[in-house]
Amino acid sequence: MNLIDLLEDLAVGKKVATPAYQQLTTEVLADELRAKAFGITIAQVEEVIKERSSLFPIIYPEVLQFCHNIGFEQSSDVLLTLWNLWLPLAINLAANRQQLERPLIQGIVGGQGTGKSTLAAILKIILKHLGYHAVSISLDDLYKTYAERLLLIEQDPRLIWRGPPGTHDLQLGLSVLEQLREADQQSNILIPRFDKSAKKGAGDRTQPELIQAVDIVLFEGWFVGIRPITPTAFEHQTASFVTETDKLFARDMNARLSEYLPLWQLLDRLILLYPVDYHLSQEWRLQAEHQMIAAGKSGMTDSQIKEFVNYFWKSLHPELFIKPLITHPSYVDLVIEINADQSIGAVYRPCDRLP
Ligand SMILES: Nc1ncnc2c1ncn2[C@@H]1O[C@H](COP(=O)(O)OP(=O)(O)OP(=O)(O)O)[C@@H](O)[C@H]1O
Ligand SMILES: O=C(O)[C@H](O)CO
Repeated sequence: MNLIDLLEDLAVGKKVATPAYQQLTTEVLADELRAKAFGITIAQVEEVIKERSSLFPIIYPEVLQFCHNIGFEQSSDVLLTLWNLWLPLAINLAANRQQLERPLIQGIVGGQGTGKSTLAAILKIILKHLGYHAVSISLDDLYKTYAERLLLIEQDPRLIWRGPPGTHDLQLGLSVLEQLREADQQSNILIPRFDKSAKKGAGDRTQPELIQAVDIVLFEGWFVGIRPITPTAFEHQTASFVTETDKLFARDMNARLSEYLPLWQLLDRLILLYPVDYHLSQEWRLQAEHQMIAAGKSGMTDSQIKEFVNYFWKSLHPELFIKPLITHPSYVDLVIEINADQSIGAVYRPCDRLP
């Protein structure tokens, strides 16, 4: 039986016959790296399929509705991604949370437009069904205010756009993440929020959100968990840093990354969304800005977005800062590759990809 047809049956709560169960078992084990990443072994695969199948019809309608609302039209993609990634990942996060006596801080890192905030939103929905209250916070929520960034430009005219190290309020970030990490069911925590459409797309901090209880924190951002690299690495990078000015900027941004280390120390785990080609960020980020503008908000023009994404690459280049992480087990726990059409590619732990 075709997997999509099978998942459609599961989604509407139809009883699945034994051969179909066996097919699901075989399919789940066939992708060895993904099975390992979710801790699935031959010994307990039946239990895994049973759990996933019973949750599937409960969770699918709300996830599908969310996906349709944000313009993912293909229900078959939603079925497959929910089965193969979102649901097992959420179950995994819940298991990791259970091992702690405090909220879990799960980092999600990935270049611009790789789908970090969308993934966080979908995980939140699934985790709610599993009985966990997840809260998402973006590195973007920690941006300095518009007024503070204007002052910053006076000190360092190179920080003309929001984004790179130096444009965030680190004290605010530390205070919020520490509160979240220690939170109990009675806590009241104000989460800062950032509105990208404010100030004609330059963005500004907006009303904070009051949250009460939290089990899992999804902390996402384009350089969450990224550490400084050895400065000699810039010597060999000729294509992207054409001028000496660019090289100096890259070196300075690398140095400023060390200011973020106390924040990264609060992460319990880190997921990397890794596009098959980092240039795709350009198109995806453009698409996201168009969606924001179509929703009646203001945003950046196409040429501003192009410059903006380029600027991000110049500050922390993905080939230098992100690519090495796919085989770095001590920093990243899970890699999710993103195909050019934004579908999910390989899913693996860096430790399973080591030569
Ligand atoms: N699984 C997916 N399939 C198709 N499109 C997706 C998927 N995930 C995200 N998108 C689309 O890609 C664009 C970027 O997604 P999203 O805003 O979640 O990325 P991001 O990594 O949080 O971006 P940024 O770094 O700019 O904050 C959006 O237009 C979103 O609708
Ligand atoms: O809009 C932004 O600030 C960047 O895309 C990082 O999320």
